[in-house]
Amino acid sequence: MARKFFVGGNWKCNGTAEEVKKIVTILNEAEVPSDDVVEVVVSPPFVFLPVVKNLLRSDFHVAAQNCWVRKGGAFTGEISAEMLVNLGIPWVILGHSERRLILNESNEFVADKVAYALSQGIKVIACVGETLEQRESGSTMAVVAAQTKAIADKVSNWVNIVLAYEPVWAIGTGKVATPAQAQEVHSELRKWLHDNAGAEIAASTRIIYGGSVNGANCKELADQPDVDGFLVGGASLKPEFIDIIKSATVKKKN
Ligand SMILES: O=C[C@H](O)COP(=O)(O)O
Repeated sequence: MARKFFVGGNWKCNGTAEEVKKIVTILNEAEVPSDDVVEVVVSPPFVFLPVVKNLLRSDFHVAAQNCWVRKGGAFTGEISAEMLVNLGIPWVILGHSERRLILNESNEFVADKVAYALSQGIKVIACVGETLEQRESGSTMAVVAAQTKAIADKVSNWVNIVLAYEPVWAIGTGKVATPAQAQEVHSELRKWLHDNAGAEIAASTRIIYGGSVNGANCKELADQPDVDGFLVGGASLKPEFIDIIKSATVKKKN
């Protein structure tokens, strides 16, 4: 099954109402490959989701950056999956390393969130990735496999999941993984899915790369057979995000 190239823009905790509108204008005016070739999803902070959803071109979609682990209620400060559904937000990013590491979200908690969001009909960009210390100690695959296993233990249907491999040492550091490093982990993750979730899930699940992707390095990364797109942080706030979207055509040629 062909895996459609996927480019996500994670705006993280950035932007004013004015800046957000400017970014949307740039996106709306950009000439990019059609949505048959690339799926584009941008993820503004919660407070800007409605305005971005309303102003954004119809071939691009929006994602929340998080949601609560189960049905809403007395959970001050949280946003429920039901609220996202109510606003027509189709995607959510879950398990980003900034939430795992700064807010202590465990593998199990992330997996519960993934399962709950999916149960409400929201598609999930599920993030996994190792720290520098873990990479240097040779435990990269053990770490990402454990993060993926926690999800696989709770979810059997992967149709609405995009798996984002984001090495923590590459996020916001300018130290992008080499194409070979990204390909190595992506292909091992696909093998893990094959052996533990089934051949069909392994063949059809998109595994995207995140960590210092920019307009200059995206094509070489996109050329790797198991890199099915990107989750972009800093560069998704800049016009070069358009070049990253266009790197989908590298894949199309293969
Ligand atoms: O979700 C996106 C990743 O954290 C990558 O961020 P970055 O492109 O700024 O390194």
